[in-house]
Amino acid sequence: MSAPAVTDAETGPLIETGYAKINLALHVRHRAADGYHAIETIFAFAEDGDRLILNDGEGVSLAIEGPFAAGLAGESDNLVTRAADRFLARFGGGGAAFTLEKTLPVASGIGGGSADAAAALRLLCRRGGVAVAEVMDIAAGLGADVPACIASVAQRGTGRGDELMSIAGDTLGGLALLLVNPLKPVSTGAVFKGWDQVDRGALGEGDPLAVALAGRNDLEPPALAIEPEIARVLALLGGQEGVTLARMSGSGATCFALFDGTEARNAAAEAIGVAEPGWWLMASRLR
Ligand SMILES: C[C@@](CO)(OP(=O)(O)O)[C@H](O)COP(=O)(O)OP(=O)(O)OC[C@H]1O[C@@H](n2ccc(N)nc2=O)[C@H](O)[C@@H]1O
Ligand SMILES: Nc1ncnc2c1ncn2[C@@H]1O[C@H](COP(=O)(O)OP(=O)(O)O)[C@@H](O)[C@H]1O
Repeated sequence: MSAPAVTDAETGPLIETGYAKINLALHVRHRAADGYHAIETIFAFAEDGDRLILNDGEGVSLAIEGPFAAGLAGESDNLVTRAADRFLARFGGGGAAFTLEKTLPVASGIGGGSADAAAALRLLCRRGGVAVAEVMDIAAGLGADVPACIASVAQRGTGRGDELMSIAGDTLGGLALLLVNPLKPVSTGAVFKGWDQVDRGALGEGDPLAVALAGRNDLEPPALAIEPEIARVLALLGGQEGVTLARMSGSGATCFALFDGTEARNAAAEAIGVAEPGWWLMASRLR
């Protein structure tokens, strides 16, 4: 009998993608005494994002490369190293030398830092033979979005966004997606603070795309008050042919559109790229 097939996951280089997170809908229900907000959201993920590589090393180190590396250069603290410190303190396993290729804009509502932290935990779990279920509490301690980023598949989030439910019969996978950011960083805490504390109602139930279409992003008005250029992004995206849904993601400023096919998506990317050459665009598909 031949040996069992060895999978890529067992032999491949220790590389993971920090998949861009998209909130297809985000309802804010109330502000808790601790200042955090109870939300209801449909998380979805792009097929693309940051790239994180893990090598063995002394202690924990991080080299940052890529188009948005400069945005993080001055910071002594990074979610990748914070995730690694907590993982290694609990499970041991020697040093970790990470290289992060930062392709997602920073502080942009698509969870780049959260996705990187989750990618770091997945890498360390793979290297150490630890089940990802064992690091979900570490993930939640790093940020409200990090638990959803561990699996990086469509999920419903409640509580701070860290109480997760899988979506049965997910119809989102493969949908053509365009992300657009005017390259204006927006602080998540400031946007939540600007919410008017009016509960506009729960997310619906059922097919996630239908629920998203019937839903809202309650953080759009406070984000627009902080960064008015988001209105132009939404108008340009929403005016493209073949758009089924155009909305802001998370606390902004990145907005997304879903399209009825890749041709319409590519045409929109081309048109927006010409109209606004200074904006960041990412054409992808939902995972
Ligand atoms: C808004 C969302 C939607 O997915 O995404 P982003 O815009 O960050 O991508 C998330 O709720 C953000 O999650 P994350 O970015 O991990 O938040 P954290 O680091 O935990 O919190 C940053 C700050 O946001 C506020 N915050 C966050 C989550 C929440 N449910 N209520 C809040 O009020 C708090 O002021 C907190 O200090
Ligand atoms: N690996 C990382 N990538 C991006 N931001 C990080 C990272 N590590 C720490 N941060 C910090 O987290 C903040 C929020 O970043 P990010 O996760 O990109 O925001 P958002 O969730 O709104 O997209 C940044 O302003 C930065 O200071």
